[in-house]
Amino acid sequence: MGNKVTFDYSKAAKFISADEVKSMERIVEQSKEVLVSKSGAGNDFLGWIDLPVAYDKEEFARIQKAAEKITSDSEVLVVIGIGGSYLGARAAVEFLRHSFYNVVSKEVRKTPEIYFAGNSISGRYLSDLIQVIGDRDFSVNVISKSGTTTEPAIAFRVFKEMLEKKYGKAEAAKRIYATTDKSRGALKKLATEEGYETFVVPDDVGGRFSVLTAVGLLPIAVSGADIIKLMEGAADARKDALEKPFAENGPMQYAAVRNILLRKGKQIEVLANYEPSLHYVSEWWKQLYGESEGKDQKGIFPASVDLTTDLHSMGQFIQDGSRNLFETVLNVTDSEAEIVIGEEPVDLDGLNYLAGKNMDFVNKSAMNGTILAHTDGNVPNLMITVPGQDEYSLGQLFYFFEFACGVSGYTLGVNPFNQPGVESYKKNMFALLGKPGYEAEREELMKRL
Ligand SMILES: O=P(O)(O)OC[C@H]1O[C@](O)(CO)[C@@H](O)[C@@H]1O
Repeated sequence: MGNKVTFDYSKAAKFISADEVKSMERIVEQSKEVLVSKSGAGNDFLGWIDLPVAYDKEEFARIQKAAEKITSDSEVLVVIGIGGSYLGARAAVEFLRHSFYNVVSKEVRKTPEIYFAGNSISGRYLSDLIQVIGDRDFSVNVISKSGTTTEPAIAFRVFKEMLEKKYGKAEAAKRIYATTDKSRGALKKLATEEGYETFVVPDDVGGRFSVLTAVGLLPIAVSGADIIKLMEGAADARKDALEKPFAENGPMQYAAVRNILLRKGKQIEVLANYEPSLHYVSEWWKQLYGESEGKDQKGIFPASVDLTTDLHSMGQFIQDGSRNLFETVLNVTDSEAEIVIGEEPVDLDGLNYLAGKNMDFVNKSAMNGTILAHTDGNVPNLMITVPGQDEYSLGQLFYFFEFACGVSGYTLGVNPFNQPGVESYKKNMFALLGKPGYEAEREELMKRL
């Protein structure tokens, strides 16, 4: 135990019988078998299962070197990507590093500022970012498995032009790092022509499962986080997920319990955290589960709240609204930074009863009180305990969720490794933008607008 990520569904006991768990255990064991024997739908996208132990060591060393170079020659790194080519890195940097990473002094941070771009089509956002960079030295890590995704492609055009104007074409090429398919796609072609250093998104790893490839690792390494420890955490979680029996297997139990709850009409899972630094872990998790399970008119809708913040906005609904949800709490046990509440001579705010207590005690009391209140309000509560705010814990958590997602998706009866639904908006957008080849669709859509 100690430094391991664990799962506990004891607080949901009144919603789930032991018989149900027993019966679902068999089903998830079958799903696990389908997953690890690579005999199910989407089985050409299972490279993530062995990544923590079978990653490309030569590339890993190149990632570390590139991170050192970026740190030595750039004040800013712009990371361009969307979805799985963005969320894992942002989740890790925000969880592992300073809460005010980009604005804390360079002496504290020691590494370049990191900004994420290409995750929207907002011109305002890009022009504000250009202003923030100013005339400072910067580098770009452009990440796109397909190499053709519109949002990052537009942002890359902008920053490539900016780099080339500032440094000239040859020097700019040394500041562009492209993470993409090993041989195909527009970005790979451009990188080869222009001589950018490239990193690979393996063929058999889908975007939302790619955080432990160069996709996540390069920006995470630039932030100064220890990517070796991150991989160690993932490797240990992999061993446990593959080898531990159901009674000791967190991701298997999580996959089982969420499928039991879904079958009882709990169609929404709310991932709740009590640390603002987990916000983007939840965003990463939402893509992982949303794209993997939301298909064939099925699935659990993954939602998230940051607590206690959202108890003052969404708390009413969770406590008392439609009873179609369950909650999974991410509980970080070990909080490093301690702020002790002081005593006031006059107790105007009535807080003197907390004098001498640290904020983590207050936060954990809020968490425990909320779990019981929500349970009383008929929201089944599950808990994933994260032992520390460190790389080893996060590596485990990433793998825990990925493994559970594969098992859960097969249990639901879908292909967890495709995402056919995301093409529909793209088709319409291309038609409305007048992309060649979409003329007929454009005419139809224009009539409907
Ligand atoms: O890395 P790419 O190919 O740019 O894709 C980014 C994201 O876009 C999607 O393909 C959806 O359009 C996601 O699955 C993926 O994570």
